[in-house]
Amino acid sequence: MIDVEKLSKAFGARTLWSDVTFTIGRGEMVALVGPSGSGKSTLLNCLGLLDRPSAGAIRHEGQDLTRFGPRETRRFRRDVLGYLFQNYALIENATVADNLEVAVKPRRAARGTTGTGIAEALDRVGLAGRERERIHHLSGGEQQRVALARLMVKQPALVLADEPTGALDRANATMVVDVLREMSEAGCAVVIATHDDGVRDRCDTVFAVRESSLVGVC
Ligand SMILES: Nc1ncnc2c1ncn2[C@@H]1O[C@H](COP(=O)(O)OP(=O)(O)OP(=O)(O)O)[C@@H](O)[C@H]1O
Repeated sequence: MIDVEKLSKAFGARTLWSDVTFTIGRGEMVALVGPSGSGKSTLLNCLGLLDRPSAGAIRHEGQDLTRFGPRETRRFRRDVLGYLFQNYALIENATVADNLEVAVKPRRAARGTTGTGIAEALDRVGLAGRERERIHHLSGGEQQRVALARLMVKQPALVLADEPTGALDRANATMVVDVLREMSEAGCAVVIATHDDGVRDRCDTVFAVRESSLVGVC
């Protein structure tokens, strides 16, 4: 699904990680672990075309994502990627339903994938019947769950999640990981940056960002 080859990232004179090589398969759930500041979010940002690596390649279906121009980047984000990031990336002034509708279009564009219906996705994340509420009236944890429902509707091939359980109580954290697990079992590749051992233990593969490199833990 994704082949990362000799990827390096430096900010000025500081190298975060270098010569990082790994593969993420379809249906695989991967945890990225490591100390605060080691560069987990930066690696996710590179995979999600939100930041550029300093060297190396990220290949998807034979194409090197690091060479994408603006149009290919937009298309890849629309058709392949799903983000579950700390700022949720929801449209603040729109309703819950509007935010989920936005995800239905790309799903239709990416033929062959079947996402969950809006009502069903909201029910799954404990927000049944909240379609007409505006995002800015929801709590942080509720917004996080709308972002998760949006992923279920979109059913992207690759999900990138940055500390997806950080702002949640244990019951909701378990629900989030259950949903990500279900998505991976449906064929989606899921990459999660996390400090949460409960999340790490539910992943198929664990990579640790350690002393400027990425080490397979199990
Ligand atoms: N645009 C930038 N310019 C300079 N330094 C940056 C930039 N973005 C991130 N960094 C630095 O890179 C380092 C790694 O940041 P990153 O957020 O990737 O770490 P992390 O492992 O995800 O940390 P945490 O677990 O605390 O979220 C940090 O020291 C950060 O300050």
